[in-house]
Amino acid sequence: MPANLLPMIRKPQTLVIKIGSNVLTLDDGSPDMERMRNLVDQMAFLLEKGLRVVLVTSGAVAFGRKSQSLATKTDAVSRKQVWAAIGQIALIRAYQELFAQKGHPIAQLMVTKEDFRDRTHYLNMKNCLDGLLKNQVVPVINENDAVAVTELMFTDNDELAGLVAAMIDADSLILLTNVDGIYKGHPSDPESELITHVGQKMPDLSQYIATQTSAFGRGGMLTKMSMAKKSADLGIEVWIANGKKDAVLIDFFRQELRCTYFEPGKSKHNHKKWIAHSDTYSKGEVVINEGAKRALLSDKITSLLPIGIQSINGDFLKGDIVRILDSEGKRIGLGKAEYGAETARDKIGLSGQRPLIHYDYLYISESN
Ligand SMILES: Nc1ncnc2c1ncn2[C@@H]1O[C@H](COP(=O)(O)OP(=O)(O)O)[C@@H](O)[C@H]1O
Ligand SMILES: N[C@@H](CCC(=O)OP(=O)(O)O)C(=O)O
Repeated sequence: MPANLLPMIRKPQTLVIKIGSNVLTLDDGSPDMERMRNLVDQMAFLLEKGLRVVLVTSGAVAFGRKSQSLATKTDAVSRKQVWAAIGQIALIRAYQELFAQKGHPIAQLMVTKEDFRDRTHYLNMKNCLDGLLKNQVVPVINENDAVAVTELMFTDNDELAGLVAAMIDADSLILLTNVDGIYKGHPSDPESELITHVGQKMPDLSQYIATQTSAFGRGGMLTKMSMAKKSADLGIEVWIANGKKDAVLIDFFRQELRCTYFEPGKSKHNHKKWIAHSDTYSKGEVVINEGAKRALLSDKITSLLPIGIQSINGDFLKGDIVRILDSEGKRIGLGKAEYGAETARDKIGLSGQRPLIHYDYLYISESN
């Protein structure tokens, strides 16, 4: 395939679009209302074409910073909280007004990592999103920066967008930033080549990526890339594209967009999508023996039985996510425990026992 041509879109029906702060701001950091209007008009175009759109948007801190100067003594954490709390109102009001002008209602969801932690929260959030989409309301999601501090924080909104895309089983995830995609080299270097297609057997691209973020970005291109790869592995098509281009979403729809496209892998079960994103919430560790490792890594459908368990580290309860390690301590996967650590310890090495992790709740990935 020629480098600048994208593969056919498999009729995406549900789209998660993430807009980075710097897309919505001018060089001096002030809100770029023209850009915002342009993006809303393009999203309205997609909605009118029958696509279901979920918007994950940054910008609260940038909008707040412009409207309120703070006492010099305000520490960095409070600054972010205060600006985000102020700026979110302006951000959502602007979206509401612009979408209303196009005849589309919106709803606001503000979340923290904690909301992805347990299955009940997760399903409640999913239920709300499904309800909004069924009623042709556009969900507009941002991290709840006022309460999301330190361990409650997502790496950035790219991570949040990936989690949302997996949650609602989206067909496509579009990460809009201020460059056309991932370049082999720094994007400001005219010699740098844009990577247009990332296949499933992707070479390591991190060597090309400079660690700095754009003026108002948080995570940088490296986290964007790893989130894109993870989402593609879960069967979601991902596009990293330039939100500052006037027709970016229209070109996407017409399959004429020049950007970085991540080819999706085979789609996996929804439970597995949740588990795949749960590493940071895992509670304990299950160390398995060589026989169990061979079985789990084979193509056969296998649950993890107590006979394959060597030891249990830490504590967990029924329903918690546990890490699965081989005997050398290498992580080979994650799974949802069918019973707690105490019961599991009693069953170590025994045959004829209920699986500790059922296949449907098992996600095998040797990475990390
Ligand atoms: N190899 C690369 N290709 C593309 N962008 C890169 C690369 N290395 C570093 N970057 C930087 O990553 C930035 C985008 O990441 P980030 O600042 O997190 O954006 P956003 O706020 O949109 O999430 C770009 O503005 C660019 O300067
Ligand atoms: N939640 C924050 C944005 C955090 C963030 O990830 O920003 P970005 O890297 O620009 O997507 C805000 O609304 O300002």
